[in-house]
Amino acid sequence: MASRIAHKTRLFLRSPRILGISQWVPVRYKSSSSSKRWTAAQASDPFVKAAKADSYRARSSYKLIELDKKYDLIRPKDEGVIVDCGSAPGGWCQVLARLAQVKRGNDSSKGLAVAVDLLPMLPIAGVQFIQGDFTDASIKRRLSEAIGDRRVKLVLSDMAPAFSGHHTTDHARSMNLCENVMAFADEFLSSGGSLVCKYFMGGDENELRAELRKRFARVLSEKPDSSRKRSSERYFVCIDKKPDIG
Ligand SMILES: C[S@@+](CC[C@H](N)C(=O)[O-])C[C@H]1O[C@@H](n2cnc3c(N)ncnc32)[C@H](O)[C@@H]1O
Repeated sequence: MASRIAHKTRLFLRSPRILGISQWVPVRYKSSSSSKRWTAAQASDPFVKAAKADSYRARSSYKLIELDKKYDLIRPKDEGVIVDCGSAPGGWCQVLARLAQVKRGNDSSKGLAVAVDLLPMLPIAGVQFIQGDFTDASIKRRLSEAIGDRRVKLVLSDMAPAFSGHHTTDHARSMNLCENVMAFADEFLSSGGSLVCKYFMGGDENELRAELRKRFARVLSEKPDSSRKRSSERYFVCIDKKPDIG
């Protein structure tokens, strides 16, 4: 049943409110495991096309749009500052800025987010960008300074390690990034806040999930429709940080 569905053309609906279009637009795409078909599918990837049409810097924008639709991560009221780890080229920051505008009003971009990446990122209104290694103590200090005395109600991590092609190594690197994000959330995320953290499956995520469950009222694993089917990436969506953590 599942494979029959996977080989059929599937339908994805884009939200007009968020994407700024006048009606629900059906986008057709094919998923297939064969590399030849994959190349063809990639060439006509609807999320790549949509990103171009919607002026997003990355197709990954749609992952955050999907997660926000399901979990209402960006709240209508001004909820302090958002931290975006692994932000380049800026697709998620663009979504944050657009969602803040839609949900909070026109002047809401000021002081919206602090973002960090190893790579440079072109400016986005309301986003303070720090270039460097998130796991580095000096970068954490700079993040702390940028946050100041504001409350952090949402930490996002779309960080992906430099892939070696060796599955066990890549999984371990991904887990290391996640542990750093969890430690950061322990220290900086306000109680009641949320964390979204990308990980690559490989076995150790069950231990990570157990650790996250000690810290958050709800921990869910998500694979957005816009995440490539053949990728082992998943997102832990952690809701409502418990008050006695950090
Ligand atoms: C999938 S991309 C993020 C895409 C981004 N969410 C967007 O929508 O534009 C993953 C990013 O994680 C960054 N990254 C990986 N390890 C990092 C680290 N230790 N510190 C900071 N950034 C890191 C990479 O440089 C890369 O830009």
